[in-house]
Amino acid sequence: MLTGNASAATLADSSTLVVETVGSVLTIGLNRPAKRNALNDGLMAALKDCFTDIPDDIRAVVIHGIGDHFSAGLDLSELRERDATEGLVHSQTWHRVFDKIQYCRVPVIAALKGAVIGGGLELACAAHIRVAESSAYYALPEGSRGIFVGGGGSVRLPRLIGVARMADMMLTGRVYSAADGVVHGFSQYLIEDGSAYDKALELGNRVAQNAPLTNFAVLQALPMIAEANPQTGLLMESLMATVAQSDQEAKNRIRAFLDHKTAKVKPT
Ligand SMILES: COc1cc(/C=C/C(=O)SCCNC(=O)CCNC(=O)[C@H](O)C(C)(C)COP(=O)(O)OP(=O)(O)OC[C@H]2O[C@@H](n3cnc4c(N)ncnc43)[C@H](O)[C@@H]2OP(=O)(O)O)ccc1O
Repeated sequence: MLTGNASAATLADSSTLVVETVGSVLTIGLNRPAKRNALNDGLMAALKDCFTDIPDDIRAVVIHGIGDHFSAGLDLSELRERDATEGLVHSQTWHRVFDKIQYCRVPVIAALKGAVIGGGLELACAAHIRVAESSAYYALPEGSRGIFVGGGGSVRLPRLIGVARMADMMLTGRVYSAADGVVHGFSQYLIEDGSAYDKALELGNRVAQNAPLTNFAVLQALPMIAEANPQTGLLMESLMATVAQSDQEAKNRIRAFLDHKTAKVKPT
């Protein structure tokens, strides 16, 4: 990890986010619509603060864009002023912010619309569920800007869509539609324009009703199990399953089902 003058902490600019609590869901709106929610240092510092201090009563987080777009990615006006050392520090700063999102104790849902570009796409990759309205489109124009992804995109995006597809996006500047995003495994929901925020909030309320231990297992254990060798993964799965089913919450929920006091599983 680089340190030194280049790591001088950037002050969080709280005006760049609109943070609200809706029941047990925290909603975080990227709030630079005049700049298409380009991610500058002040916004990234504010985002880090948000994910450092998730209140105890919050059970899910929704990230969305204010205006017509999710995010146009890195604020290119700040890139001009960076030398190589500052660039490394900057990239690692982004990694820490997006790691906070990926390893958040509660599920994070990204509500996508309009431009989901470059660093905006990397931000969306750090979320656990992606909801896209038809207007959403995805691109990695780093190639044409003469740069490379710096927000963990080369680690997270290939795990969702594959190395070859990401390489094609970066080399050719190919733009994928919202529908392509679902087909290729990037987003899990495709919905009509204007409804990404509402759908994400609905999902936030839904996941908030799960046993916290199940959500913990899905967020923290599942990604590790999926990347582990099969023997290690199966052992981790058994351990996690044992811990979860021993919890009183699981016992109460299973009892409620057997006593016909809870909803059955039906197609939606
Ligand atoms: C290297 O280390 C890194 C890298 C990274 C991550 C890198 C990246 O994210 S690369 C991708 C950067 N983004 C782009 O190239 C997209 C540029 N924007 C656009 O193509 C368009 O603006 C649009 C998003 C398609 C929207 O078009 P439109 O609605 O027509 O709006 P405009 O008139 O074009 O823009 C309005 C206003 O916003 C400014 N703006 C838009 N995007 C950005 C941006 N990315 N940065 C700065 N400013 C932006 C635009 O200039 C206009 O401003 P005015 O003052 O002229 O009104 C991560 C970490 C690393 O370490």
